[in-house]
Amino acid sequence: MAMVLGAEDAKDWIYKGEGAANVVLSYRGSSLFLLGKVLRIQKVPKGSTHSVNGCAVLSGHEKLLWGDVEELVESKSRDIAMQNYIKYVMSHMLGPKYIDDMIRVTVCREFLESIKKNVHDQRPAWRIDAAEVDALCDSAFLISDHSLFTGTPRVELCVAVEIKPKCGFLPSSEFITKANAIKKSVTRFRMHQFLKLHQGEISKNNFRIFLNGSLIFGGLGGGMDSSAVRSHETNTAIEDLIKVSGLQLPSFLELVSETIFSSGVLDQLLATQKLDVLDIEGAIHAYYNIISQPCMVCKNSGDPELLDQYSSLHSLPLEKRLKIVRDYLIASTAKDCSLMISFRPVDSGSTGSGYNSIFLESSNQSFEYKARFIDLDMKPLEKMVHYYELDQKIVNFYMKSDDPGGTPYDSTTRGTKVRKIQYHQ
Ligand SMILES: O=P(O)(O)O[C@@H]1[C@@H](OP(=O)(O)O)[C@H](OP(=O)(O)O)[C@H](O)[C@H](OP(=O)(O)O)[C@H]1OP(=O)(O)O
Ligand SMILES: Nc1ncnc2c1ncn2[C@@H]1O[C@H](COP(=O)(O)OP(=O)(O)OP(=O)(O)O)[C@@H](O)[C@H]1O
Ligand SMILES: [Zn+2]
Repeated sequence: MAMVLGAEDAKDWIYKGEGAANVVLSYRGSSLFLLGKVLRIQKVPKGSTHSVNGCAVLSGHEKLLWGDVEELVESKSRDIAMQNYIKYVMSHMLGPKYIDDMIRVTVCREFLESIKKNVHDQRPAWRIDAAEVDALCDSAFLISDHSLFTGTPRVELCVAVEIKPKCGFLPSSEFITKANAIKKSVTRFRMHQFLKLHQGEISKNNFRIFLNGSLIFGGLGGGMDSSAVRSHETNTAIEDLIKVSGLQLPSFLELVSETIFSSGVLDQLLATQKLDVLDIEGAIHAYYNIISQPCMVCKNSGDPELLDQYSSLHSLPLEKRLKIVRDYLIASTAKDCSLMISFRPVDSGSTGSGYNSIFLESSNQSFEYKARFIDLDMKPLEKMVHYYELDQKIVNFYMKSDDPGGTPYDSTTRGTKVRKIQYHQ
């Protein structure tokens, strides 16, 4: 890890966006190596000493869980483990061509303190309230900026989209209780939106558009918040897109959906999400065995029929129980990652650049495209109880809600809000 970012480097990095766990910055300095890259810095929840994604190293139970992946359990710190998780687990599941390497760089405390100060005004208030740049971290990750095609802003036209597809299938596990049967016919995304709305979190827009690396549609911090491109500005942004690319909005959406279908990029994502075979209502039992604690779900269940069913999970051999939880966590990563696709126009018939291309009949234009997954972080094992409790909360709240279009399951309401872009099932 040769590169070190010090206080004097902070001015070259500007806020690009953030999620729950990381702040992302793009480079505006003069280093040719750094141009076209983003820096992903971990955050720490307000009032906590642990990063959003868990403590500094893998816990003993996590080492047991991931024991088959040597590179992962031997990682000296959690951020190295994150890197190895992407390389040795997620890349294998989703296909290496859709995942770029991350470069770990050393960051000085002064660098992080300056970044923290510099980005403050651009961050959405609700993100500031939740977590801040972790100035005690000693490393961060450099990643290719996927909102650009080749990494050289403003040299060529590039339109990019970011989509957070969320879960693309309906669960059918036998461990879903009768009381929660609604999960088999209404998507998790739809039900969760009801709860979020009730909790004062406005409906999230999981779709962003970038023009030459700059956000022109969608929220910076992960939702349509105060930092989002506001609706009256949206028209101007879309007009800009049309002006420079020659693409009308319907053609643009067609370009995105055609690319997704013809590339098959979401097929592997869906298959990875479907590793969650038992649903959290099954996987939670295996979790309690792994942490060698009495199962709280069984303890709170007075139903002999259910207890009998759950006992089949508790009596599985350790290897099988480990696999259930491992698969559940891998699927959770796949349900939470985002896909970025960048496009650049090319002359019809031009090939040889090594990129795939797509011809859009409606506008008679050809484009090269590049599709990459981002945010493939490992989910902490200790989050299993949270997953179980959140699941119950979402279903309970949804059952009390009045959803005019909730049932029967409607294929136009799945996962992502861009209705044209859907999984094959
Ligand atoms: O639980 P969900 O489905 O709401 O997903 C969380 C995301 O919410 P979303 O619904 O996509 O807006 C959430 O995203 P936002 O904060 O809403 O942008 C995080 O991605 C969170 O993961 P982590 O805590 O960073 O590891 C996500 O948590 P995980 O469930 O993936 O661990
Ligand atoms: N390689 C990249 N190229 C361009 N933009 C990126 C890249 N990585 C992240 N971003 C931008 O930064 C935002 C936040 O990044 P990321 O999703 O990795 O954060 P996170 O905190 O891990 O998210 P989550 O809330 O899902 O946990 C993304 O939504 C995207 O807009
Ligand atoms: Zn149990």
